[in-house]
Amino acid sequence: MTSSAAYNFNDSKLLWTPSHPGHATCERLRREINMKRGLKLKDYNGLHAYSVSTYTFWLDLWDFMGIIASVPPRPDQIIVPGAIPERPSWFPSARLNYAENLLWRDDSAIAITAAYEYDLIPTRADKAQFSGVKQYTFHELRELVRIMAAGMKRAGVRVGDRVAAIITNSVTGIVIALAAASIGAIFSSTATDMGTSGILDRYRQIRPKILFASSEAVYAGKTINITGKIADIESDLRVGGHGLEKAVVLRSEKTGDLMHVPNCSTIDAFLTPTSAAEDYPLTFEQLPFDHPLYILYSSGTSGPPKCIVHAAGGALMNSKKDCNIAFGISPTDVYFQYTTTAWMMWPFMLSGLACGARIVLYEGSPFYPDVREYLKFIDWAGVTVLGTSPRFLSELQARNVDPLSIASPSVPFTGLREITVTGSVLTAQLMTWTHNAFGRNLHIGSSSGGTDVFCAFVTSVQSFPLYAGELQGPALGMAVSVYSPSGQPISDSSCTPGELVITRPHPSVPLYFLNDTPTHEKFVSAYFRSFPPGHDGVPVWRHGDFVIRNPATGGFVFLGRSDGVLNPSGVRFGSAEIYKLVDGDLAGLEAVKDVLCVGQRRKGEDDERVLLFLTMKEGYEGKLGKELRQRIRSVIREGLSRRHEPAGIFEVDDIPYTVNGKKIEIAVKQIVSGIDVVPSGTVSNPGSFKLYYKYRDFEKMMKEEEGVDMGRARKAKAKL
Ligand SMILES: CC(=O)CC(=O)O
Repeated sequence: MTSSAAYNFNDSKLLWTPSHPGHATCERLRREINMKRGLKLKDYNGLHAYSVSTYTFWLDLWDFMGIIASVPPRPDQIIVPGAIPERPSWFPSARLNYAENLLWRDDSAIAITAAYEYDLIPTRADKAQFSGVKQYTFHELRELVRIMAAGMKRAGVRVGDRVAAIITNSVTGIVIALAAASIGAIFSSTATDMGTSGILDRYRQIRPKILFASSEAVYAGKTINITGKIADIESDLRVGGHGLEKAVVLRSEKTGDLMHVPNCSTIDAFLTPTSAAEDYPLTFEQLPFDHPLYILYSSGTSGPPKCIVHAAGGALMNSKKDCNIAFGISPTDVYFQYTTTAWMMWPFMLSGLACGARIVLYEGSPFYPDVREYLKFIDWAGVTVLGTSPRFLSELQARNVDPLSIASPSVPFTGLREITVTGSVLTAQLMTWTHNAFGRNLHIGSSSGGTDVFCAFVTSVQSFPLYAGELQGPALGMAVSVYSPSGQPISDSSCTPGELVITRPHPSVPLYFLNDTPTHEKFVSAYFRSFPPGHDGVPVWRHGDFVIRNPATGGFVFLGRSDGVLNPSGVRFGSAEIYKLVDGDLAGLEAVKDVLCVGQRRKGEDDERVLLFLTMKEGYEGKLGKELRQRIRSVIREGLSRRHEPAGIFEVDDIPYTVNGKKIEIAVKQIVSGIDVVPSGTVSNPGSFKLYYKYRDFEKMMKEEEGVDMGRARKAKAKL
């Protein structure tokens, strides 16, 4: 029998209360809908209920956000059956262009502030700090996009062609993406530090017509020339018959030098028209709402990634909704999302431009030259909305960094009003630390959704109080529910965790996967096969997150990925419940740097055991002794129960992460359970996988590392 441990919400501490809840953007939307539709929606909960009860909500949202379209949507054609039954078509009569919706401003305000890590190195005393950081006005951005789109048109790029980039998080990346979108081409990007095979795993599948490539990778003090890698990739994609017609190499961002790679154009040659007649004006191809826009990749840690195709209208509406309504971004904001071009948060954050805000780009490590410079840069740039990850925040905490003491001495982080966190679970402890560390009036929004949907399912609610460790509520238009393993909705009042599901379509469900079967088998089975359709026949989307909703606050707590749910002796719980307790400085566990918790299920054994892997802080390596193990076990026993205690606690040199900073549990679970896993290009430290194979022999490792003879322990137990 399987039961879920009742979750303890006692630590749901009130962290923040809105000083003017009525000023929140979601409240303005609520009032507008009330007026327009003659409704009496009382608060965000009422607005959310409305948003998932009628598709008319999406029309209301369209008007509220001012979506620019040459043909507006027809109210009687919001959603109609699509080619894939699970993926209806949206707004079939509307015609619009994604890039036009991001480039609506044409003035001299700053649109983009773009920095590389080396721009943060303090320079000569007589030079103003950050003088290397570049700024572009909205007007300049439009002109750059025009010039790039003209080059693409001369190169024969047409509606539906694929444009790919291997690129740093630079203004050029944005210019390429928006130029492609202005023509109606489909854009896809990867980061410059991804290996050749990882890039080819992606671009062989999408068959780009044209490839743009940076010539350098920049990280942690190193600027690495990658022109050799670009030559190999170009040759594979072109000569190897994967459809490439042209490759263009960008100037060195660091030196401004023109870079040359055999068989590739230089960016200057590409952008120079041969005659005035070939210097085209900026135009925006008017396309259906469901026209494909971006190809993103599943972060599968083994095997080739799936190519997820997102529609222009859905990507625009849902990411703009998150930026504008959940984060409250408006033209007076400065939005900085730390990301690489390989993560979904890169195209997502471009919606800051759709909101009329300035966006900030940063390429490199936040810890180089020094995280203090990075924080000063955030302050200097006037960032009002900062997007970051739990990994970055916990690193700040581990290094005892005090952000308030290092920004401009008088009033640090003057404008910063919101920190949005995504990528993995933000524990109550880390949320509280962040709240204290950056100043108490900040709203800290934790969001979850991802690559598959180009938006958040659960996110910030600016008009509601914030409780430590909780994601405040379901995003508008997202019919979020929690299901039991048998597909029954779990009531909030039962305090029982389950699967996060979405029970209604929304516009940024992907269009399809590339290279799927004719019946879209991979697409349908990735999301829609786990549970039968709801009572209204609507397919149910399973996202793979294990969550619980707090009946008292309405907030959600994410407990881990549901594939990684731990199930010893029939108790189901998420790894985040363990991470929360074994988190660094809590409970005197200051020696612990990082933790990975996975289940081990071996052939012939009917139960699962919980294994805990730790990395240790500098100075504590090799010091995971009996005493610390006992302390960890007792912290877990007291915080959760005896049944949550790990069977084995082991010290490892490295814990695997994806390039986007997500801890990799499933692959390690498979490895320790006897399945070989070949790391994909998505793993940032692929060598770490091999550290876990030896734990398949649990008994041996217990003897060697914990000093426990399991055979003898079992026999002794049997005699009792
Ligand atoms: C919005 C997100 O959920 C981003 C991510 O974690 O990939």
